[in-house]
Amino acid sequence: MVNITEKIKEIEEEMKRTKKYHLGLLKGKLARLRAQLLEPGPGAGAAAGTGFDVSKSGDARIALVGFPSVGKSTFLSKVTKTKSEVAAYSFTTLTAIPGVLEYGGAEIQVLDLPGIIEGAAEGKGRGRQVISAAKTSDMVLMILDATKRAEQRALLEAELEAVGIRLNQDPPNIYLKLKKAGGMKITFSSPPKSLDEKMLYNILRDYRILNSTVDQFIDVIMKEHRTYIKCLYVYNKIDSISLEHLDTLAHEPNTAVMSCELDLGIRDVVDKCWEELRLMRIYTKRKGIEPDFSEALIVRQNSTIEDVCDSIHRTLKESFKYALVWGASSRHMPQRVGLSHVVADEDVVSIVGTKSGLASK
Ligand SMILES: Nc1nc2c(ncn2[C@@H]2O[C@H](COP(=O)(O)OP(=O)(O)OP(=O)(O)O)[C@@H](O)[C@H]2O)c(=O)[nH]1
Ligand SMILES: [K+]
Ligand SMILES: [Mg+2]
Repeated sequence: MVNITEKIKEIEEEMKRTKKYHLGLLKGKLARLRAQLLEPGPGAGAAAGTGFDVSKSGDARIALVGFPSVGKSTFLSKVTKTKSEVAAYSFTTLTAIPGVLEYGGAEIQVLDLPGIIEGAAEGKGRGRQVISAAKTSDMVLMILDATKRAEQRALLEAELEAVGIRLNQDPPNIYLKLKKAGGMKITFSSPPKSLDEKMLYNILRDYRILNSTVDQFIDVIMKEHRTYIKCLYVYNKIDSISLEHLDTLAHEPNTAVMSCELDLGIRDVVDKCWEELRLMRIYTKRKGIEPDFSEALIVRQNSTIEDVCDSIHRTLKESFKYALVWGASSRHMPQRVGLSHVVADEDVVSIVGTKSGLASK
């Protein structure tokens, strides 16, 4: 591990002295080494690269990430029944503390985490563990202290970026596969008509010259090591800043503001999380009976009837014949659909199976 950190330092030093073209190659090397930092090395034990030992539960997971004493534990205690220790000193929280946020019939796991410090990505503090935990979540709530300097946001982003977390970005739609015999195979998830191999080669060669696109090029190659996560930036402690400053912060992109102490803005933060998670509520219905709107099945965005079946029962789709759907995703009321039909929020679904008694749950 120490070795990797030293190598990274060397490369960073070298980068300061280097011209544009060579910089691209160094960045590639650096990206590879940083990725290794998250892997537990020989004899490093589980603590080195893995997250905290908290199993996922509920319909989605949100990680609270931030510098020490910004109010992460205070927030957890506000939105869940879990009490995580709160104190005025840094590193009060030393491990991951899960809580359950109930919202719209869904149960969302909220992970309170230790504060991270600059250099977390290189293993300072519990940085790597915290970042690994963030990687396993569906969304990062980046808690910031409204009274602290503006750079905190960029510093924290840089720590996450350094280990391959991409916040609020779409994954590149290009796939590169290095061939054993040399060269590479390039595929697009939606192939552009006007692009042939030669042109691609020219573009890639061209892009290497530009700095910003070198980063993207490396992202493509390193795709397996990249994690694309949604992030909501939340400024806490707005009770201690001026209205002008509050106004500036509130206008930053993907941002919410709150005061846990005065109980201000917390509901808004939770509403925004729900919107960002894009979970869908599906109501099931048995033949001849009104749908049960008191209990929703929670599925993820772009889920299909197959996913709905799976969340009702593991073996339900084996006897699946068709489904009837009422709601935003159906063309008629009801529409008869197959397993691949994509459902929409608040659809009513009736599953019809080959055996009797299998209609929905
Ligand atoms: N003024 C003000 N203080 C707050 C607010 N929310 C939390 N605090 C205080 O900030 C301090 C740190 O709160 P914690 O919840 O322990 O912060 P944390 O981010 O969990 O800290 P670590 O676990 O040490 O990383 C405590 O003294 C809280 O009372 C707020 O909205 N306004
Ligand atoms: K604290
Ligand atoms: Mg804490």
